[in-house]
Amino acid sequence: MSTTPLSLPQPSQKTPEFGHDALIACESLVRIYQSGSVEVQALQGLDLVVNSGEMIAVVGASGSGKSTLLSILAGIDAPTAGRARVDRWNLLTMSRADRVHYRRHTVGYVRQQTASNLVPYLTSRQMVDLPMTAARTPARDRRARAAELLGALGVAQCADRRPAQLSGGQQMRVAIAVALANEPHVLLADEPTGELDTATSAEVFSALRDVNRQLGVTVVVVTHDPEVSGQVERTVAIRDGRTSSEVVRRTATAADGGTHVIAEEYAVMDRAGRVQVPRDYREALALTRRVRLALEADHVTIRPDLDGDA
Ligand SMILES: Nc1ncnc2c1ncn2[C@@H]1O[C@H](COP(=O)(O)OP(=O)(O)OP(=O)(O)O)[C@@H](O)[C@H]1O
Repeated sequence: MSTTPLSLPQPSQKTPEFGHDALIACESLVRIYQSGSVEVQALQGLDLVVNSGEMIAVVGASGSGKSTLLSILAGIDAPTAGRARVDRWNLLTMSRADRVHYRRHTVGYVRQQTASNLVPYLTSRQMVDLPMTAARTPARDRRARAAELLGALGVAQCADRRPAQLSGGQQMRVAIAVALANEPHVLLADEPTGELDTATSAEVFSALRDVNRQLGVTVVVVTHDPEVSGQVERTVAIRDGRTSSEVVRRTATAADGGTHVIAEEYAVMDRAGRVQVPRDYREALALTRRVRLALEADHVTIRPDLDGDA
C-alpha cells in the first residue's frame, strides 16, 4: 500500500530579538518621572543599538533625555517600560544584587559634573583603588592596575595628588581611570568635556578614543560639543526622548590616494517600520496626514497625497 507523504508545515523562523548580536540594545525604552502631580516623559520609546567595540556620541537639545538614557544604561535609574539589555543583563528585571554586580563590573560611568566623580580627600591612586577594593581584587593586582590606568590616561604624575591639586582635564582623566578600574566592557561618559576649554577637551576626548581603541572598551559619550561628535564613527541624535537620526562617518580614499571623511545622515526606523520624516522635508512637499508610498527596485518613495482633498 502506497502512502501519501505528508506535507508538514515548515517550522516558522523565529525573528531574532532586536539588537540580539549587539552589546547594548534598547527598544521602545520609556522613562516617566513623576514630580508632584506632573508626569515628565523623559524617554518616549527610544531605540538604540551599540555594537561591541564601538564608540558613539549621543547628541540632542537640553532636556531631550540624554542623561536619563545614560543613567539607565549605568544601572542607576530603572526604565518605566520597554526593553534594555547590556551584555547579558536585562536592565528591567535585574535584582538588586545583580545591579550591584552590573555597576561594579560591566559598566563604568563618568558623571556630568567632573567633581561629583571624585572624592576630595583621596589621591588619584586611592580613588582608582577604591572600586577594585570593593570588588575584592588582590592588593598587588590593584597597585598594578592603578598604575597602568593612570599611565594610559596620561596622568601618572598625578597619582599622589588630590582632586584640588589637579586641573579640570586631569580630574576628568582620573575620573575615567576610576570608571575603568574593574575592566568594564562599557564606558558611559556624560558630557565629559562640558566644563573644559577647547584644548583640554580635545585632550580628554583623545584619552577616550585611546580607551576605546587600545583597551577595546565600548564607549557611549553624551556631548553638546560638535568637535567631539564629529570625530566618532556614529552619532545618534535624540529628540523628545526618541532616537531621531544617526550620522555615520567613514573614511573614503580619492583617486589621488588622499583620504577624506564622508558623513551621511540616516533616519532611524523602529521595529514596527516607523520612520520620522524631518519637519523641513514635510513642509517642503506639504506632506501631511496621508502620503503615497511606492516600492521601487532599490528604494521607497514618499509622495504627497495630491488627491487628498478630492
Ligand atoms: N529626577 C527627575 N525628576 C523629574 N524630571 C526629570 C528628572 N530627571 C530628568 N527629568 C526631566 O526629564 C527630561 C529629560 O532630562 P535629561 O536630563 O535626561 O535631559 P538631557 O538631554 O540630558 O538634558 P541636558 O543636556 O540639559 O543635560 C527633562 O524634561 C528633565 O527635566
